[in-house]
Amino acid sequence: MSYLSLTSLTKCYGPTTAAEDITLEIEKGEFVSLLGPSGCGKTTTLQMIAGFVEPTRGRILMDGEDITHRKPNERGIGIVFQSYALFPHMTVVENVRFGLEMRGVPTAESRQRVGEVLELVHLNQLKDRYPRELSGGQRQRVALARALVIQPPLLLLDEPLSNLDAKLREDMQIELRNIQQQVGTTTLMVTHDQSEALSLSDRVVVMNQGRVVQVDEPFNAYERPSDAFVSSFVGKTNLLTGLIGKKQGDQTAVRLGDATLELMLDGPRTSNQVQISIRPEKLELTDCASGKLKGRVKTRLFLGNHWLYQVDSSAGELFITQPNLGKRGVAVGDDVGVSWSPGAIRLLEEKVHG
Ligand SMILES: Nc1ncnc2c1ncn2[C@@H]1O[C@H](COP(=O)(O)OP(=O)(O)OP(=O)(O)O)[C@@H](O)[C@H]1O
Repeated sequence: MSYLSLTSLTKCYGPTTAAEDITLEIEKGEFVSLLGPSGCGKTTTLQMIAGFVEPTRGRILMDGEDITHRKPNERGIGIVFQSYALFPHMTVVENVRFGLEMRGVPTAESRQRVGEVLELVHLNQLKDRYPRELSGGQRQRVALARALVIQPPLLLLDEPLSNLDAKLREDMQIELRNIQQQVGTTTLMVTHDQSEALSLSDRVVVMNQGRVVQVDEPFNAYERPSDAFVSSFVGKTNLLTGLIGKKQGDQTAVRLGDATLELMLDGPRTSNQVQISIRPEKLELTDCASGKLKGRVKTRLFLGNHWLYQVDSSAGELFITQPNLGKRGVAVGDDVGVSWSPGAIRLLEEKVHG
């Protein structure tokens, strides 16, 4: 049996359905992220699990026990909020110790556990400082230590890294993943940052408009998105429209700008159009003669480790990334060809083979 089990969890605020029919199984020790745009119901779902929001319908089981209507403090869940919510008048060590004092943990044990967790988050040197004397990343680690010290069976993280600058955020992502793996706490994180969800999680739960649209390992969510929404929310993509032509054997000709693709379409189609997703890094710039599509470079941005091109092509506007191999490559206004390998094409909603 899974460790955390959500069944048809729903929250309505009057006419607004904030979260609808959320059904999800999380295994012990797993790191799962709820990923979706602002307002899609991530926080509401987390708050129902934490016990701060009463579900309209549905059930929450933790380790086989029904906790749907239990008070937050009776669930024993560790929570780290976006705002950290540290006590400003307490030092680092006092902030971390507080939860153990509330639970009546004996002094000697409390001292040992606080020492261990401060070491885990590399804060031993700063243990006598006040929150105002710490950087954002250090405060974030205090909040994490404070949640971990109670040895929660479940850790809920609500946008825990969103207040940090890009570099610190990346460092903290690596640290958070290491700590979670070391401690093995079952963790559910809310984020709207797709790269954060992909890099940290064992599985991502992609949400849109209150509903779960895909639950998958990060690699699958990126490589095999279930629909156009997931395709463009999890990573960047080019969404193009192909026109279905003649079928010959297993293959169907699909017209994409001035290119013709031979694709295997599953089942009958209701329209003569197919939606195609191609990731920018899976497109290749070539010379005009050898490309599958013809186009002209409209914009070129240098992003350090890669170039980002915007190309007007016969199939529409394309975003293309190319690794920076130390050469300047093509320039704005150049006529180019655009190519790809067959595996780069993803037909949305209906499956493609080959
Ligand atoms: N207390 C409330 N009363 C009425 N509507 C609410 C309440 N809380 C949330 N909502 C609505 O429910 C929907 C989902 O909100 P929620 O905070 O869960 O989204 P979210 O995905 O966490 O968004 P964000 O990333 O912006 O925090 C939104 O449309 C929001 O306006």
